Amino acid sequence: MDRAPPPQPVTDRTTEIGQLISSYLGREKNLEDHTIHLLFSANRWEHVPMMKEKLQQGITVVVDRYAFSGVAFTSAKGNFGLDWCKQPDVGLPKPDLILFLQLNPEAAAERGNFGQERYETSSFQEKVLQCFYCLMEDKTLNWKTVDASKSIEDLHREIKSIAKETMQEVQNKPLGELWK
Ligand SMILES: Nc1ncnc2c1ncn2[C@@H]1O[C@H](COP(=O)(O)OP(=O)(O)O)[C@@H](O)[C@H]1O
Ligand SMILES: Cc1cn([C@H]2C[C@H](O)[C@@H](COP(=O)(O)OP(=O)(O)O)O2)c(=O)[nH]c1=O
Ligand SMILES: [Mg+2]
Repeated sequence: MDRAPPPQPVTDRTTEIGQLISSYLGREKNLEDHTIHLLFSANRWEHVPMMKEKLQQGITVVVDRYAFSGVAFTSAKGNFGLDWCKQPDVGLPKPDLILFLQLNPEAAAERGNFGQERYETSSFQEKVLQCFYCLMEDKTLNWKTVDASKSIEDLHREIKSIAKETMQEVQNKPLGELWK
C-alpha cells in the first residue's frame, strides 16, 4: 500500500491571507481585482518552504488548483494581460505533471456545491475554461487531460497510473521553477 500523506489544498483558507480570500469568495468582503489576485499568489508562496521541505524528503506533493487557477480566473475577468497574471507566481516550484480534469458544465452542475461562491456562474466558468485552454498551449509544462466523467474509482486508477509513471520519470531530475 502507498502511504502518501493527504493532499494539501492550496487555497489554504486557514492562514490570515487564506481567511481574507475565503471571505472574498463568500462575498462577505469585496476586494479590488489586482489585490485578490496577489493574495491568492501570496497564499501559494507562504506554502513554498513547506513544499520544498517535503520535496527534499522525497515526498510527492499534490496540489489542488495552484497557479493555473490563479491565472485562469483573473484573466477571465477580461481586463488583465496573461503576462501580468503570471508574474506573481513566476518561480514557484514547477509541477512535474499538471492534471486537468475535464467535465462538461452540465455534468459539473449536477454534482452539487455549485453556485454559492463568487465565480461559480456558468458564464464566468466558460471564460475560465477558455483561459485554461490558452495556458495548456505552453508545451514547456506537462499538461495531461483526463476525462472526469468517469467514476471516482476509475478516475482514481487513471490518475494514479499517470502519477506513478511521472514519479518514475522525474525521480532524478532537479526541481524546476514555474514560468522561468
Ligand atoms: N468522478 C466523480 N464522479 C462522481 N462524483 C464526483 C466525482 N468527483 C467528484 N465528485 C463529487 O462532485 C462534487 C464536487 O467535487 P469537487 O471535487 O469538490 O469539485 P470542485 O473542486 O470543483 O468544487 C462532490 O460532491 C464530489 O463528491
Ligand atoms: C487557487 C485559486 C483559486 N481561485 C478560485 C477558483 C475557485 O472559484 C475559488 C476557490 O478555489 P478552491 O478553494 O480550490 O475551491 P473549489 O475547487 O472547491 O471550488 O477560487 C482563484 O480565483 N485564484 C486562485 O489562485
Ligand atoms: Mg476543488
